[in-house]
Amino acid sequence: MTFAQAVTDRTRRLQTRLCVGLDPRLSEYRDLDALRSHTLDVLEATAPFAACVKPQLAFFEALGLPGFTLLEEVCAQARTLGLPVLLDGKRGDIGTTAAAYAQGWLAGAHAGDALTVNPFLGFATLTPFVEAARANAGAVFVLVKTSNPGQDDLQGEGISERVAAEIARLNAQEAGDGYASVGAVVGATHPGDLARFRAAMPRALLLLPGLGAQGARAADLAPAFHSDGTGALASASRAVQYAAGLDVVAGREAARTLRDELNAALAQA
Ligand SMILES: O=C(O)c1cc(=O)[nH]c(=O)n1[C@@H]1O[C@H](COP(=O)(O)O)[C@@H](O)[C@H]1O
Repeated sequence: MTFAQAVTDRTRRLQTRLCVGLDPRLSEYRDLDALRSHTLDVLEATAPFAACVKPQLAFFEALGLPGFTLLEEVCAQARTLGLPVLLDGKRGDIGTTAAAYAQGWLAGAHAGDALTVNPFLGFATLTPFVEAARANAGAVFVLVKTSNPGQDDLQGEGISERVAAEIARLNAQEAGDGYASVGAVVGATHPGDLARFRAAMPRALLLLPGLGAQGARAADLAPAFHSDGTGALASASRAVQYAAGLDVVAGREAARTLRDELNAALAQA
């Protein structure tokens, strides 16, 4: 089963469109052991409400070697829980370097099932990532319009639309008419743009980060979905992992609430 099929299957079976982000910040914990056990506990507690999990590589890399060990544990536990893993690395580089990133994060020992990638070095630099995703039944999520307020500096004036058109072109190369291996990142903080990007990339899963801590609301996200209620993953990290300090039960309830709010938004659409 491909990444896109696996998350869509969870969306249908478990009625969830939530992507749980794991951004474990060392400053929140007394030590590395506490970070490790809390991160794994949050993953386990929120899994029933999640379509996938999205570890942010920066926080694992910041821990050095123990961070890589923990990332491996997170990926292994997610697999045990049946949760597809979307690594948030926003990688992008020229030819051979891009190929090394693709090998590392989509095929190697620490690989996830999917990876976020940065297209701003040129569309040709996406090729190794897309090939690795296709070869491993994985996916890439290409930055189209990021959630941050300053994205317009370099993503405005038609640039996001050009990236979206490239994603649609890449997905059209794949057989069938279901979700293909190239997804798109569109900030949940831009609800007015969601319908347009949904239409521009019919076979792309959309990753919508920014729920909660960045101010985006589940109620505004229905236009990102196809009429059958599939096609997008709304993502929250701090709002789940640190919902009430380090209270894992509160994190689980935050995930449940976000799942329910997303479902309610679709029911009303
Ligand atoms: O690719 C991402 O996930 C991403 C893209 C984007 O446009 N904005 C964005 O915030 N993210 C990531 O999503 C997470 C957001 O965290 P919270 O704001 O705590 O939910 C961080 O790991 C960000 O790096």
